[in-house]
Amino acid sequence: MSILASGSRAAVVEHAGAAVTLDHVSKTYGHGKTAVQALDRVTLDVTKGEFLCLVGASGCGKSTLLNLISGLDKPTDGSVRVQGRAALMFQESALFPWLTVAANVELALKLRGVGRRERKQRARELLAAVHLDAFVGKRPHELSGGMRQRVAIARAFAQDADVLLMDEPFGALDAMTRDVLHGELERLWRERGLTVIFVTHNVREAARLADRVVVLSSRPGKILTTFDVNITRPRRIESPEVSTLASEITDVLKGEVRRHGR
Ligand SMILES: Nc1ncnc2c1ncn2[C@@H]1O[C@H](COP(=O)(O)OP(=O)(O)OP(=O)(O)O)[C@@H](O)[C@H]1O
Repeated sequence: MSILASGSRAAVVEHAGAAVTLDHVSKTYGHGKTAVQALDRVTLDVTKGEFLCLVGASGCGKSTLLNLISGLDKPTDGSVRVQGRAALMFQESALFPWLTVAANVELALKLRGVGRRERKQRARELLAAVHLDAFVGKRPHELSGGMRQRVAIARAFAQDADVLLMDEPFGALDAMTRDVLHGELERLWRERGLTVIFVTHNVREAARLADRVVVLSSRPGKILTTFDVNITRPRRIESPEVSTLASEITDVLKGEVRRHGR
């Protein structure tokens, strides 16, 4: 299945092996004098199975881009093509507080039409994959922030996603928990052959996780530069290679912030 969201520009260029194809994608919010151009002609192919990180200064259009890829919003111009199903995951886990951990995951399965017995079993398998087998009967407020994000990951997988869109999913977590979740996400990504598009402000996190880092410029958001990351996995966030790449990305971002006088 492919999802297509398009603006007034009709042409769609589809590339073999691309999980996501963005073709001259522009997005403007509002009209007239108060219009904000969030994205300007962004063209990008994300390969199936790729782990891509998007970084950029605040307000450069990262969340807008994820919303367009998820189909939550439509581009003003250009086209967005997604091969398969995309699931979006936010900084806050956005779980239903009155449902148990298992029921939160089962709900995603129910929405896909999975039968009662199968969804109970499947939810338990997914929660076991994120090491929450012992917490299936708890409610979200009984869990730590890191555990809630694990439930959110399991729920995203319950949507049978081919493309996982993550909007600063670990931004609110402490460094230690984030480090553990980096390892878990990396494992799940590899095991399931997922495509991940991961937005972060944290350049070290991007260098730790990505096959490719895309840096967006601000006002309007455009692709400024990309870094292919050839650091051998598994990686450590504090390794010299990750640190060196993080510094290079920071230099590009600082140049961009200076250009905007912020
Ligand atoms: N619904 C909206 N209506 C009007 N303007 C919007 C809307 N959503 C985003 N914008 C504007 O579009 C631009 C891009 O916003 P977006 O949230 O995509 O950036 P971002 O890079 O994700 O920011 P941050 O890193 O701070 O989360 C910003 O100038 C923002 O104010």
